[in-house]
Amino acid sequence: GPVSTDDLLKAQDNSAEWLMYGRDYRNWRYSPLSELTPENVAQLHPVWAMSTGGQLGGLESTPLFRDGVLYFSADYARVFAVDARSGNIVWHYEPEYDQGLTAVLCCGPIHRGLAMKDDLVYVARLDAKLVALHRADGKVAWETKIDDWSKGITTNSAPLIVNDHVIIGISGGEFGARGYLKSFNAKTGALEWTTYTIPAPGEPGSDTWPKDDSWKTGGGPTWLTGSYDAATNTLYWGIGNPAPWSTDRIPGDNLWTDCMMALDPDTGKMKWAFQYTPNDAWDYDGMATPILVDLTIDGKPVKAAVVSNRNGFFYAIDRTTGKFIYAFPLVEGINWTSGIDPVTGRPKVNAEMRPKSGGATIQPIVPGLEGGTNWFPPAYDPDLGYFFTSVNQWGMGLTAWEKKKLNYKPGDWYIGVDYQMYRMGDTIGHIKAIDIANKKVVWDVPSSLPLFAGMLVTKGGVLFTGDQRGRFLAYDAKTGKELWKFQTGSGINASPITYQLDGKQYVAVLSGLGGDPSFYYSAPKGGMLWVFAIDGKVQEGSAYNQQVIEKMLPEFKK
Ligand SMILES: O=C(O)c1cc(C(=O)O)c2c(n1)C(=O)C(=O)c1cc(C(=O)O)[nH]c1-2
Ligand SMILES: [Ca+2]
Repeated sequence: GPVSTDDLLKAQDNSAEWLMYGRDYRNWRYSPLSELTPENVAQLHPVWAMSTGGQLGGLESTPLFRDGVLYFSADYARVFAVDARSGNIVWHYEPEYDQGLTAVLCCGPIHRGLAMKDDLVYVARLDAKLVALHRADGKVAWETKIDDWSKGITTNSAPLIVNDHVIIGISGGEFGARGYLKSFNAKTGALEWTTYTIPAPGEPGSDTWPKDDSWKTGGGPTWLTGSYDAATNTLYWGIGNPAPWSTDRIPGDNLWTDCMMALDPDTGKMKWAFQYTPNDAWDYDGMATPILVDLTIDGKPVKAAVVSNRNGFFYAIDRTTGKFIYAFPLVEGINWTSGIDPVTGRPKVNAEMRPKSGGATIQPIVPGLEGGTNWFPPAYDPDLGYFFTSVNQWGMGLTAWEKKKLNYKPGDWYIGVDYQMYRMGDTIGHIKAIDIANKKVVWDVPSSLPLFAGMLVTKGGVLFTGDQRGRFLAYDAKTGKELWKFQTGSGINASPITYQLDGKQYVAVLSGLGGDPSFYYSAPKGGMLWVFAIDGKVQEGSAYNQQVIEKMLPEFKK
């Protein structure tokens, strides 16, 4: 039936379904299902699979599940609704784009997911259009322009729905966009509010920018989905890097770039922000989705928002005040800072690691611009108190251009540096389990290639994720012991979900190399949805149902 506000507020208790990007407003990606356990998960086998076809542009999405139907976005923001009993496509939405769009996508034609409310499914297309589709048949209910993509402002994340607000952020930090969040009315598509992340002169934080026009092209994109705490009616959103990257051109802290921001979802008004990386010269976007957890740290109960940051550190922030609680490094050899002030959370920057415009190449800088962690969603297990994320151990070289070489032009790259990522040894990826209350990593599983897949953890005690070799993996959440793996055929850069249908627990994941990992090595591309269960009936259904074979050969008539 229709997805109500109450359904979304109680998504964490709906063990059978998956109604929003991070499963619930806290973005835990923790399922209360417990049929699958460390004892039986090795019996998982595929029950059906389908190809998303098209141009294989890379899949980064988290599927949604409601009323027996899986809804997910593939590359190019193509949307599929698939009957989970048969594997048959119910409907399919294929956006058409103007020529030239791909030149303004920093990281390929990837897409991260959808939102649902009432009888509609929402998708932010890559060309900065927000579209509401009827859940029953995929027909367009309304469509509205978020921005002009030719200026380098694009959208690829899942919207967040709070009451009747469809809240969406933008990409464009590498194109000199001035970042913002917008809220549209869920029923009509009317614009409700816009909140810019870079203050105009006179607004709070504007004194952290030079007294020129640089704020207009200052970055601060909002390219991942946020979180929401209904108890205080507060939205939490991660804000990306300043533009250009050669920030000796824009001296000052460049608020509110690289921040966790708290806002009122009804008005868009900012409540507070906490900045991770002032005057960031390393593309350390602070866009990570805040994960909302209530626990006891140092003997004190806290309502925290935690993130694993691009800049290499894990942070806990008091989500009622925006005050720093703690940070500790998740990668080794961090050298852009000599440490984080234990009271204020402000990093002490190593000046020699900051490239100078027209100056020498600085290398290796750790972590490299891909982070520490990047966009891939973590998971939180409330029984163990563990936060699970992938972390990548790599470095980079940066050469900042001479000042006169870089001029802002709408739709052109506006970073002002040349960069090179480096492998610092034989191992790049690590899956880490972090005991948040005790501020420590409790287990760490290395992987030779970088890891860019999301996490799913279940009440049954199983952690699911994927790797760039195409393996879908299950671990014991408590110990990190590998329990099961399955080769999906292409790199996994998406996030698994689990759901229950007719009393049985299923696990689903999209497979298809894309996003930034596809720039660094050449594993085969793909585009598949895989669905697994134990003792599950293998379904015959697939994309090859009547609806998609209607362009068959004409029948010969005598
Ligand atoms: O500043 C931005 O607006 C922006 C956007 C995106 C994006 O839209 O995916 C990425 C990045 N930055 C980025 O810095 C980055 O490392 C990155 C990796 C990926 C990916 O999909 O693998 N996207 C992005
Ligand atoms: Ca960026």
